[in-house]
Amino acid sequence: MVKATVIGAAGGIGQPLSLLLKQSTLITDLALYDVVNAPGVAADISHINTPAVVNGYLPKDDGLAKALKNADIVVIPAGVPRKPGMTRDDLFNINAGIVRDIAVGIAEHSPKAFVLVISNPVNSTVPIVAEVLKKKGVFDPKRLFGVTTLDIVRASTFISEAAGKPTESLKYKIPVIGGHSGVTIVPLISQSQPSIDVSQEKIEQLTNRIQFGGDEVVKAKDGAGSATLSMAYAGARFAIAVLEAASGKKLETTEQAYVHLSADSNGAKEVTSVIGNDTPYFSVPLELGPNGVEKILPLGKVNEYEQGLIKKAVADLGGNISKGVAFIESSKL
Ligand SMILES: NC(=O)C1=CN([C@@H]2O[C@H](COP(=O)(O)OP(=O)(O)OC[C@H]3O[C@@H](n4cnc5c(N)ncnc54)[C@H](O)[C@@H]3O)[C@@H](O)[C@H]2O)C=CC1
Ligand SMILES: O=C([O-])CC(=O)C(=O)O
Repeated sequence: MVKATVIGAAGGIGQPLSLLLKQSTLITDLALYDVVNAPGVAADISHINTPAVVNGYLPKDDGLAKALKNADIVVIPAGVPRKPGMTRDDLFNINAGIVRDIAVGIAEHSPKAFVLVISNPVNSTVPIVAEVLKKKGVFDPKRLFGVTTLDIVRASTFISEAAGKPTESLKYKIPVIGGHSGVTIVPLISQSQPSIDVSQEKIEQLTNRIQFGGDEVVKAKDGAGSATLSMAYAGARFAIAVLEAASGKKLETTEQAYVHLSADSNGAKEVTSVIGNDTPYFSVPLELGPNGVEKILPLGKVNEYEQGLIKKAVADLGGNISKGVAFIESSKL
C-alpha cells in the first residue's frame, strides 16, 4: 500500500501532476489537498480505472491532517507562480509561509514521508521545510528533495535540438547541478551523453537557455503563470522514481534533486571537493533507494567554464538558503 499526497492539487501543476500520479500503478491511495476545489479535482480523477483510490480534502474538518496522515510521499506544488518581470525570489513573501505551514503538518502527520518540494523559490523553500522538520525533531535529509527535474528535462530537450536530433531527446542525459533559479542552475554540458560537438559560444547560449527556461514560459504565458504541464511531467517522473527506488527497484536513469548534503556524507565529500564548503544544499545526481537518498553520486569532470558557473551558483545560493533559515528562526512554531 502506497499513499501519495499532493498539496496544492487544484493548481496549474497540481491537477496534471495528480493525473499523472493516478496513472502509476505503484500508488494505491492518492490524497489531493488544496485550499480550493480539491474535492472537484479528486472526483474527476477518481473515475479513472487505475488502482489508486482518490480523495480530495479542503482545510475544513482537519483536511490537511487527513490528507497527510500516513503518507509515504508528499509532493508540494502549493503557492503562487511568477508573472512576467518577477524573479522566483519575489515569490518568497507569500510562498514561505505556505510551505512552512505545510511542513508543520508533515512533521505532525507524516514525519517519515518522502517530501518533494516544487513551490518556489526552491532554493529557499527546501531549507524552510528542513528547518521546520529539525525544530520538530523529525528531519531526515535522505527524505527531503527540492524538485529540479524540470531543469534536466529542459537540458535534454534543448541539447538534443542543438545536436540536430530532436526526436532522440530521451537519450540525451545532461547533469544539471546547483539550485533552481537563474545562475544557480548549472548544466554540465561537457558531460552530455551522447556528447555534442558545438562551439563554446553555442554552449554558452544553451547554458543560458537552460538557466532561464522558466522565463521563456512565463513570458509566453503573458501573465497567466509559469510552467505547469512540463513541471507536472517532471514532478511525476521524479516522484515515481522515488517510489520505484523505495520499492527496491534498481533505477535505469540517474535522477537529481536539491538536497541537504548531509544526506550522504561520503558522497558529499567528493561534491564539496568540486564546489567548496560554502553551501549545505545543492542539486546533485543521486542514487535513490528504499530510504530515499542512498548515495550522492560524483559530479564527474567539470571544465573551467563550468567551474566558473558553479562559483556564481554557490555565491547566490548562500543568500537564498540563509533567507529560508532566518524565516523559520523568526517564526513561532
Ligand atoms: N520546482 C520547479 O521546477 C517549478 C516550480 N514551480 C512553482 O510551483 C508553484 C505552483 O505553481 P502553479 O501550480 O503554476 O500555481 P497555481 O497558482 O496554478 O497553483 C497553486 C495552487 O496552490 C494552492 N494553494 C495556495 N495556498 C495553499 C495552501 N496553503 N495549501 C495548499 N494549497 C495552497 C492554490 O489554491 C492553487 O491551487 C509556484 O510556486 C511555482 O513557482 C513552477 C514550475 C516549476
Ligand atoms: O520559472 C518559474 O517561475 C517556474 C519554474 O520554476 C520553472 O519553470 O522552472
